[in-house]
Amino acid sequence: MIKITIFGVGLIGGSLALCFKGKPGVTVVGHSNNPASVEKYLKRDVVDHATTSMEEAVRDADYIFLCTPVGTIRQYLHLLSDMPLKPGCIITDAGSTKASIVEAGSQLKRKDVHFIGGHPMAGKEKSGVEAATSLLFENAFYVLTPDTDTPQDAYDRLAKLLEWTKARIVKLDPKLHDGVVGAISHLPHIIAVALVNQIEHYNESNELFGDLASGGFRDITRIASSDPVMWRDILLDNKSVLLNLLKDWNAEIAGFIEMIESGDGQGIEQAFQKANHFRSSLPERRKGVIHSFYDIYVDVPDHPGIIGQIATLLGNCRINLSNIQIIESREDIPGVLRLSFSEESHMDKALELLKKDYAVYV
Ligand SMILES: NC(=O)c1ccc[n+]([C@@H]2O[C@H](COP(=O)([O-])OP(=O)(O)OC[C@H]3O[C@@H](n4cnc5c(N)ncnc54)[C@H](O)[C@@H]3O)[C@@H](O)[C@H]2O)c1
Ligand SMILES: O=C(O)C(=O)C[C@]1(C(=O)O)C=C[C@@H](O)C=C1
Repeated sequence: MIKITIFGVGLIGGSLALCFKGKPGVTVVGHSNNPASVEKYLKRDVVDHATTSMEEAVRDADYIFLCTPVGTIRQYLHLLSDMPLKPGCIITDAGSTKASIVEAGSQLKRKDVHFIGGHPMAGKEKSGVEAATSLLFENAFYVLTPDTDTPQDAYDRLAKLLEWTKARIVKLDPKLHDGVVGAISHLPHIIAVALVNQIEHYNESNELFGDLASGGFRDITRIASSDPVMWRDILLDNKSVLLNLLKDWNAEIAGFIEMIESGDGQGIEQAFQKANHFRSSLPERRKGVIHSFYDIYVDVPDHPGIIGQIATLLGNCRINLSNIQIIESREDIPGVLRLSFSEESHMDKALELLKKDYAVYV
């Protein structure tokens, strides 16, 4: 029997648990200090066993996943140093930063267990086990950061186990990871939160700001609803990288101030063209439930059952829809829907079909 123990059975820990649970010869154990959480994991059928006892959770474990907030992962590594672990046990984590965690992992006092840092590049703004899904990591990158001491056999065993997530494994240096992920994940979260707070401030004196906020604002600020504790830990941990990135960000914004002040229309156009070009060149690689390859947008009238009608219409024509999302609504009435398809041909068929009755755009 392969025993996989998970600390922090939330969005990421719970999704990993769901990827492993029920696989041949596997038993998944969840740990929480809180008895009510232990009950919840069992009730939701995310793990095979759950316990509040750390000793029981790690006893004979073949793999230990640390999926708590970044600050806590280092504390767990410290605690695990002094616990009886099965020789050959692989400890890994899911933290969004890697350098300081890998450093803490390298200081594990024991040589018969191996720490390999990990970071699945998939998530959502919702947290907790309630948001967990076995499809979260499908086609996403999953970074592993073995160090020079990591035996090849331990790395291979972990990479093999992670095949059940259907993610694509990439090996990275922890510092390089923090630099790149700081730019493409941590910085955008700061920008989204700062923007929402700026608008919230204006909204205090005039609620029109919130009322009129539509597609553009919602698209760029989805991630501002992410978990505060998780992000506190990430930003403080990736301090030096983020301070440099924020300086560059200030320079970008200063560029816009200058162009607007001086009426430099050509400069503004060029900035949008450059951004459009780079963004369009990004590979559309993520699939699964969260990300689809092909999206279309539909303006919908405000009458009851409209979402069901559209889904039925597509279903009757054997068009496979992977997701429907209300991206803009007026007082709870859908305004714009985003329909996601995993195949281009299905998106094209849906476009043809829907444009007869609705305003549809890509
Ligand atoms: N949310 C994402 O998009 C995402 C993506 C990739 C990696 N990560 C990383 O994965 C980890 C978990 O994130 P998540 O989104 O699953 O968060 P989550 O809030 O959904 O889950 C965190 C879990 O850790 C537990 N926990 C919180 N504080 C704890 C403490 N002090 N001691 C013990 N347990 C504690 C919570 O009860 C919960 O079960 C974080 O390190 C995060 O940086 C998150
Ligand atoms: O899709 C989201 O909501 C996410 O924020 C996921 C996201 C990201 O920034 O892409 C967030 C943090 C993680 O460490 C990895 C992925």
